Amino acid sequence: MSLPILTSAPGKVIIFGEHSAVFNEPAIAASVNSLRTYLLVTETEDSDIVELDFPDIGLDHKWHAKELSQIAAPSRIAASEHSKNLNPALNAALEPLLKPLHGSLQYHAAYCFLYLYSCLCGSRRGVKFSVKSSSPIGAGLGSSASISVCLALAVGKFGGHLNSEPEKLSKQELDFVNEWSFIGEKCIHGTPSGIDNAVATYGNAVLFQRQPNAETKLEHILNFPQIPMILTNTKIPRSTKVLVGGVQDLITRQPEIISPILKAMGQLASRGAKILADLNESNLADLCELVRINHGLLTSIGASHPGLEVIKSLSDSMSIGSTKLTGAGGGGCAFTILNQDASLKDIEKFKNTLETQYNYQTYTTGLGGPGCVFLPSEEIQQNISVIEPLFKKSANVSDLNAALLPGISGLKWVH
Ligand SMILES: Nc1ncnc2c1ncn2[C@@H]1O[C@H](COP(=O)(O)OP(=O)(O)O)[C@@H](O)[C@H]1O
Ligand SMILES: C[C@@](O)(CCOP(=O)(O)O)CC(=O)O
Ligand SMILES: [Mg+2]
Repeated sequence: MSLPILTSAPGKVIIFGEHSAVFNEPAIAASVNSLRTYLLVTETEDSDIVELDFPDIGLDHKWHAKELSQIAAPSRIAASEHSKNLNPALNAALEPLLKPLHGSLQYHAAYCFLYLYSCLCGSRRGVKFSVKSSSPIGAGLGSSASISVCLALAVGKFGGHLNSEPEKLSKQELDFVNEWSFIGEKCIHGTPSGIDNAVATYGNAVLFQRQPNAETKLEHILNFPQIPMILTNTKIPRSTKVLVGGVQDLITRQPEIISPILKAMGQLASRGAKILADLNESNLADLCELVRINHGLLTSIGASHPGLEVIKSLSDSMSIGSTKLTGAGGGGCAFTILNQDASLKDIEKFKNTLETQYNYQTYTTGLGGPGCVFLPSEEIQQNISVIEPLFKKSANVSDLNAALLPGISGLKWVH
């Protein structure tokens, strides 16, 4: 496909089943349309380079054709043949290119990019990838999956793998994006379950279960109910890779204790799916009960943080609703499902306390909505003077969403 290319994918909230999803238990996640990542791919003046400009994490890096030519063609082919696992030969070939970024937050984003680019774009040069996100990064809202999905869709198109219908992404194309973004997630956090990239690819909400043979069972929930909730970001930084690794260590040390806890989390997701299929005034309290139990189990496996417990104890002491961390935990976000009788005054007081006393950020956001999308080249070219400045470091998040948000911005995104 010709340049420029613009792609976008949403963040997500895991309602039930984070961590246990990695161990083949069912889990439920819904996309969040207003928290999206956007990727713009443009031609560079220097036809010899590949450039990354990821200002959200302070990454601006160029690789020259000479360095990139060290990635041997055979490893490219092997990797694309085995798109379910990272290829050791390709990893070894990428290592020298990633060396300058070792030990930094930027390493995993660059690794994800280089891996997908090497597998799917062959030897194309003279191109710049710019990424901006309206979602907080490393906060449990799936920014790693949304950048992986944006990259898989863009390099899939640029590499000529996704050429069919211009007016719609086909089921096969979405499956391709899901498969390759899972590989991108592996580069960023080692052993993902695949739930985040699935919901960022297909949108809406999913009931997801990884199978022992690494296949996945995916049920799309098209009419996800609007759950009355407040999402709170503690802004406490953490890494999914570290937290998932911590749970793995705990299982190794205490298998008889931790395995049943993970199983119970899977049961919560299955029960939760039944309630969500017909959420109404009479079963909202049952959903809240499951939320409280899931948070307690996540705390027992070390996924909470004192900063998350602040949100839980405030919601408990104000009797306003039920709180659960979402995503990998250890900081990042929690959501609070509001009780039926929570008054507007109390809801405001709850948000205000978290924002002013703790410097947290609260969101009142709808769940569900489109998955990955792209903008046709002609549409980008017509709007390039508006689009390009949005990818600068100084551009602010509200301008990004106002100009680009699918369904709001007026741009003709292809779903
Ligand atoms: N907008 C972005 N720009 C650059 N890298 C990003 C962006 N969003 C996510 N990432 C990558 O994803 C990582 C965060 O992923 P993770 O720890 O899984 O947290 P989460 O997915 O909850 O946001 C970052 O360290 C970075 O490598
Ligand atoms: C902990 C986990 O269940 C969710 C991680 O989500 P996030 O990266 O914190 O947004 C891991 C996974 O399912 O891949
Ligand atoms: Mg992540």
